[in-house]
Amino acid sequence: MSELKPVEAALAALLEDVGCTPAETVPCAAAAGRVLAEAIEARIDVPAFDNSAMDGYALHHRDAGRRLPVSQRIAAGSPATPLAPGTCARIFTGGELPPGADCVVMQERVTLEDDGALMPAEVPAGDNVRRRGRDVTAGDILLPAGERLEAAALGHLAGQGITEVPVRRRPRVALLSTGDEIIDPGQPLASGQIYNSNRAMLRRLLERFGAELVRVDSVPDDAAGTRDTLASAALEADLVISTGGVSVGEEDHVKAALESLGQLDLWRLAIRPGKPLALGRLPGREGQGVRFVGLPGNPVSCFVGAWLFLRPLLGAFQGCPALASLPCLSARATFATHTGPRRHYMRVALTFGEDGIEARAFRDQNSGVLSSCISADALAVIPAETRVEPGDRIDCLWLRVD
Ligand SMILES: Nc1nc2c(c(=O)[nH]1)N[C@H]1C(S)=C(S)[C@@H](COP(=O)(O)OP(=O)(O)OC[C@H]3O[C@@H](n4cnc5c(N)ncnc54)[C@H](O)[C@@H]3O)O[C@H]1N2
Ligand code: MOO
Repeated sequence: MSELKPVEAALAALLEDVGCTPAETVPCAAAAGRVLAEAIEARIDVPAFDNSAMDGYALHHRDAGRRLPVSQRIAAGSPATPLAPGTCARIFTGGELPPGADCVVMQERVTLEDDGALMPAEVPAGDNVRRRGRDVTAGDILLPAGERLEAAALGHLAGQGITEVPVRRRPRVALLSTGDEIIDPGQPLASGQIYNSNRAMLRRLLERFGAELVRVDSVPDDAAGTRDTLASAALEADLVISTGGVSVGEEDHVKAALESLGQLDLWRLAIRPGKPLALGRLPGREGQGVRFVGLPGNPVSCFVGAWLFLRPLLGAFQGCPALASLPCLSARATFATHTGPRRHYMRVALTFGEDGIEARAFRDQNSGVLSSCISADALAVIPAETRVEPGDRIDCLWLRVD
């Protein structure tokens, strides 16, 4: 029996010389979730001009405490003219500060009289003024390469008037299911058969990690069929993923197919669930080594394997550091457990209370029990050969991320 490898060795083998996918230009309106291929430089200052943060009156601070005639009205979007000395301007939030004014008083602090507006006794220069370039200065790096475009970043691009961006092409993924017992939902179920839950689950996770599924297929449980399907999938994908068929049974053909077509980099990890995971390479269209990840068939092994391995791998394809690792929170266990030779990734729900974070483990941690993943906030990492008692601190990998 081959030695079980640590997770760190698997990640190193998986990420070794992974290149980024080519860059492509897409409209910003279609760029949500995409990863920038280049840094974006700011073209304009934001704000582009000094403007008012309040509805009120613009003045020069030396005129504080005086009654000032209102010499102009500046709504947001209309240009300001220079402020006549000794006057004030009616101004609205976002309105351009007129040259000659250096502060704004909110209207609640101003008394309007027949012959002008009475200003408070003291108004500091700069009060309620949003300075040009306060948010962004032209020429600065607006967003770095590798940024995954989420709401604020998309808003920031729009704030520059930018309409299209260079992003990494989505990594192309072939998702293969092994197992003659696996049936697509919608088909009648015969005795001994089960529905394909891994495909639906992984499809969603892969999309969240930025992949484009170019092929979704089933692999027959025989050596030749497995070989043919893996070989053809590698011609159209950057990454081939299979589920099931990587253990030691006579019907487990994936590892042998991988060895005969390409290379097996690593097999069998010291983790629970997910022990028989297989990593390797298949010949691609130009003979290149197309990454292969063979996940075990048990649904929880697929779920955990996707978070631990597919997410960082897809992050590397997209040059996206945010996908490289999961945030790790320290929590107090509410349960007792102990591990053997494999590190255990337990599905836990976290509660954030006044006394800190508590991790509650789902009762049934078997790798076939997918319901344990539904409300799992995190994977608690219990090292090998470790005993945990209630109240002990444990590391939890946070899953409520993009
Ligand atoms: N003698 C040994 N037997 C097993 C070992 C071992 O070390 N020695 N390891 C066990 C562990 S741990 C795991 S994990 C499984 C993984 O085996 P495979 O990757 O070969 O997976 P399969 O046998 O094909 O399937 C396992 C299980 O999952 C169900 N399955 C498969 N695909 C799907 C799918 N798409 N949707 C839902 N469920 C799926 C399948 O029906 C099996 O019940 O091996 C142990 N055995
Ligand atoms: O490694 Mo398996 O996923 O424990 O059942």
